[in-house]
Amino acid sequence: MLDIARKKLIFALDVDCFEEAQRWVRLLHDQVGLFKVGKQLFTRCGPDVVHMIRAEGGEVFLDLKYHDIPNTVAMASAEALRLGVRMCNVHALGGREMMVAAATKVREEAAAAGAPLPLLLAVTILTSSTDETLREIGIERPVSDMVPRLARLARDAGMGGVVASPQEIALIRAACGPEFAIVTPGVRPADASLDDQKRIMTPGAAITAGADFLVIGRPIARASDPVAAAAAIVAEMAAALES
Ligand SMILES: O=C(O)c1cc(=O)[nH]c(=O)n1[C@@H]1O[C@H](COP(=O)(O)O)[C@@H](O)[C@H]1O
Repeated sequence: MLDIARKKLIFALDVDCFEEAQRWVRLLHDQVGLFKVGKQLFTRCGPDVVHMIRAEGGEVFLDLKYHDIPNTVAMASAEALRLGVRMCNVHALGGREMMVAAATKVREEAAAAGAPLPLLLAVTILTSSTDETLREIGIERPVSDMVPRLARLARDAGMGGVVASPQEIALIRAACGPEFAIVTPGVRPADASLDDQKRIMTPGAAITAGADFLVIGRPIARASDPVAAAAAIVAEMAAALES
C-alpha cells in the first residue's frame, strides 16, 4: 500500500534554481510519484528543468495553468505534450471552447507522434480562494456551486480531470463520476501551517474522500527532515487507503 500511496503524492518543486530543484528530485525520488514544476521554476529554468527531472527518472506535472484564447492555450498545451510531461493544466475559468481546443490539439498531436497522452487537468477554483474572493471578481455563486459546475464543464470539454480542494471531492464525484481524475492541493498534515491555503484537509482525509493525487509543497520542503515528513505523509495516505 505504501507504493500505491507514493505514486499518488506530487511534490511541488516551488524553488528558484535548477540545482536546488535537482537536489529535491534526488532527495525525494523514492518518496513521491511526481514532481510539480510551476510558474516560478519554469520561468527561471525553462524546459531544461523538465528534462532534468525526466533524466533523473522522475515524472512531471507541468503546472502552468494556461488561461488565454483557445488557439494560444491549444498550442501551449501541445508544447507541454512535446516535453513529455505526465500532467499539465489549464484554468477551467477559460471556458469550454478553450478547454475543447486544448484537449483536441493534445489528442491529435499525441496520436500523430505515437506519444502517451498526458493527463489534462482543469483548475476549478484555487484552494487559496473563498466565496468572498469570488464575490470580489463578480461571481456571486459560492465555491461549492462553482467547483462542480466547472468540473462538469471540464469533463464535457474533454479534460481528464480537475485540480480542486479536497473539500470539494464529494461534489465533483457526484457531478463527474468515478473515472474523472481529482488532483488536490490544499493538503496539510494536522500539525502543519496553513500558509496561504484556505480550503484544506489532511492527507488521510483527502485520500478517504477519494483524491487520486495530492499536491504538497511547503509541509515537506520546510520540514526539518523533509524525507521523514514525506514518509509520514505517505504512511498516513497508505493507512487511509487500507481503511
Ligand atoms: O494547480 C495547482 O497545483 C494548485 C492549484 C490550487 O488551487 N492551489 C494550489 O495550491 N496549487 C499549487 O499547489 C502547490 C501547493 O503548495 P503548498 O501550499 O506549499 O503545499 C503550489 O505549488 C500551488 O501552486
